[in-house]
Amino acid sequence: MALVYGAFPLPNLQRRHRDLSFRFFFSDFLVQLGPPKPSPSKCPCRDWKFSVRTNAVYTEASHGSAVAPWKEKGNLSSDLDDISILNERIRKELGKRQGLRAGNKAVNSTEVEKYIKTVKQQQQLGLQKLKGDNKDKGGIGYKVDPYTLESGDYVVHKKVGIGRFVAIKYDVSKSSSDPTEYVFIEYADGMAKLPVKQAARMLYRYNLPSETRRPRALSKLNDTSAWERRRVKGKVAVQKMVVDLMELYLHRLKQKRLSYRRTPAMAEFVSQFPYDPTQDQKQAFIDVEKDLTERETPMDRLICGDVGFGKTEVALRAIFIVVSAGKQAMVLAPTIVLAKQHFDVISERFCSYPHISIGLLCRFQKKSEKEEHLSSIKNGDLDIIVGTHALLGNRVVYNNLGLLIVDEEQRFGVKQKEKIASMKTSVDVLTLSATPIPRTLYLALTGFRDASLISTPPPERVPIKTHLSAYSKEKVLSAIKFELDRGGQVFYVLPRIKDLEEVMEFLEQSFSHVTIAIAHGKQYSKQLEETMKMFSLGDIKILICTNIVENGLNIQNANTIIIQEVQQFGLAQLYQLRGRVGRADKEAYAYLFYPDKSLLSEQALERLAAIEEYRDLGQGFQLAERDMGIRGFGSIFGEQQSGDIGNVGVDLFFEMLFESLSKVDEHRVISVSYKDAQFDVNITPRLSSEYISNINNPVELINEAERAAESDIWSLMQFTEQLRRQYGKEPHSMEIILKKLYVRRMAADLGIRRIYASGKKVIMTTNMSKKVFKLMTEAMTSDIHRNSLTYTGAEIKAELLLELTDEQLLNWIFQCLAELYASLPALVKY
Ligand SMILES: Nc1ncnc2c1ncn2[C@@H]1O[C@H](COP(=O)(O)OP(=O)(O)OP(=O)(O)O)[C@@H](O)[C@H]1O
Repeated sequence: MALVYGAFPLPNLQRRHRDLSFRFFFSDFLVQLGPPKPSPSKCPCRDWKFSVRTNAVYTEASHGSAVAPWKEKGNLSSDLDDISILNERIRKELGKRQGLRAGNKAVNSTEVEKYIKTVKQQQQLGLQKLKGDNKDKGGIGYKVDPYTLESGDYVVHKKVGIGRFVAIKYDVSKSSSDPTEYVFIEYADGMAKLPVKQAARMLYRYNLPSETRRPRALSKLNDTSAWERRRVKGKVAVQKMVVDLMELYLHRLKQKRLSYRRTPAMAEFVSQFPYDPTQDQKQAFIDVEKDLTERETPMDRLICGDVGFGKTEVALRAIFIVVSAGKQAMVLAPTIVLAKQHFDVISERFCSYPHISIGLLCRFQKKSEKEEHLSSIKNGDLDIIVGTHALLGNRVVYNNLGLLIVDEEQRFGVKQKEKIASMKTSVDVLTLSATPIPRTLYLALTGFRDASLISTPPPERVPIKTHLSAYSKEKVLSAIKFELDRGGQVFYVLPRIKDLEEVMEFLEQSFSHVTIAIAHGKQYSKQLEETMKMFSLGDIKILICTNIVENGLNIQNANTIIIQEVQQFGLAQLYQLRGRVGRADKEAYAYLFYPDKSLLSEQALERLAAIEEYRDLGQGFQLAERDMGIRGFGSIFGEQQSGDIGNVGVDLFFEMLFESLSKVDEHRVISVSYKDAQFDVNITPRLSSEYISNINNPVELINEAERAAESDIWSLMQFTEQLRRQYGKEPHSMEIILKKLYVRRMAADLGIRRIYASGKKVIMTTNMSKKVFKLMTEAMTSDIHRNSLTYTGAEIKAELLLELTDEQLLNWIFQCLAELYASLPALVKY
């Protein structure tokens, strides 16, 4: 059965106005070529249609409910139910933010004010620096220079949407006889031309230069509504991410622990570092030390630095501070090989502190060995524990864990990341990432997440000499010979395990007196560990391997890397792989071989050429600015938002992100308490005797519902679901009671103090700002509700066509608030 409501908005003036400006835009900037397509039929009654909902959410099967026996008049069929639809959405939105849910209630608004202020101040500094950096470019611009576009590139015009760049050509405009340069863009329903100057201001790239992602569809020149929806969706998604980040931060600020003491022993530990730290390293040391010794909230800092730029020492110093205070530190690495390497590095760095005990725990240890380690961890005999995700298992019980170091967090699985996130509230966490974050992004994010950037290499580093060419046996042999002759070692990397043996045979023929070994992830860990150990000791000279060596491996004497079938690797991967060499002051070489030029697309070749071009140290970051921006962004935001990026294209997405970051204080909702939210619609249904006789204690049940509503929306949702599980779908009267509670709860959360009707008007008194109202209404999916709402400063008014009955009114308000509520995750709340 479909639900039909009698709420009709007034003819849509706002919408028409938008259409006018759209035409103006076209006559001004864009000229449509070819025969104009008829615009989609715009029946004036299009927006007047009845609200017919078909998306059933609540079903017996999905919720395991009992069959409802109630047969009250007007009882809804259980598969079309407003409350279920809303509940489902709440579960989806809030379910993944468990920590926040619990913490949200207690957020103190003065604390939030203070935080937002600090964020703004820090961010201003960041943005100032950014402007300084971009003096020549005139600020942070994400728009594309039309002359750099190539035919077929997807571009995004903020107002029209996604099109395909065709060419830049001279053409004569209507107003002048002089030919002007135009950018020609193909859209789904025609070709548009845009003066080059305009294009430079209006066009964005859809993809990164090395990407070939295809948009779902090209936009239409004649109907921008689909694009408009995508853009708003993108904007809201970006807002949500920023707010999530902020809320996580706030949540963390509420956790407390005693700060660590500064001790003279630290100076001694520092003095044992054999190098002069770089400026960035120094800053990272200061940042971490401050987090641990001056703050009372657990540290959650990201150390972000290019491969081999010296992040490990930052972690080691943090470990020293924590362990000296009698707490345990855990170092989590993504692979056994890396865990072993960390274990070796730590053991060496702490060798003059014999009282500090270090242990390595990994899946493949002998049972007895493992048990011994587990009990040492539990009784506190081990101070530093290094390992892979095995350390996150339930069997590992810590005695007094104080610090968690996570190396390359993005390489862990979802479950492990969740576990890491849950630990962040109780222990200090330092995350190391070799995925560079573009400086622009980093600066704009200053204040939202604690991060230290190591963007300068240690001083003696020399650029890795990178050669890209078609595979040649002679080149391979001479490169290896050169390296071996100078006493060095070689990495030989291939994408597939099955090809390793063949290379082994070939190399054994030419270097019969040299120890060569194979390493890949499918080997027994003991064997792998042994091989890696021998390679790091210099006993193995050539290591033929898969990209198992991609991250973090630090073997200073290995200074030649050969990568075969280079086209099979991603640019970021190649970049990491190449970073395995050149980690000391010796000149290092990277040979990148593709099979045959004719087998590669032009784009693939170009992509590879980029890595050859950016071979100088520090230039890695330039490469990263664009190509790894998204990955770096992932390490800040937790996960890659590729769907949202796909909606609007990468550059517009980033622009939206910067905008949202710099305006975060404008998008906040000041909720009112549930008790202060008034809902003046006179509807008080009586529960049927049938229902009453079935439930144990009706008065208590209603009280419980009230308490749940007063608590928060999550509790209310859980209450309803439990009620339905127990007694089946409630009768109509109970549904009305529940809806009233939902309305009041949602109103309170949205900062609406009072809702009442006056004739055909619904009035909501609110302290919401205009910006917030705009964002909320833009994101609404129902035109009916959106178009009927206006904002007058202290009130949101809805103009209905008919005067509704109280029950219709309740339903209308419920749906309208539920729609407004959908944008709540995109707003800062307190
Ligand atoms: N300031 C410095 N001067 C010279 N060498 C340094 C300096 N800092 C660190 N190193 C050395 O550089 C090498 C690489 O450092 P480290 O392993 O810390 O890099 P990383 O940033 O962790 O790299 P990856 O991401 O690849 O793990 C190590 O051998 C380290 O001892």
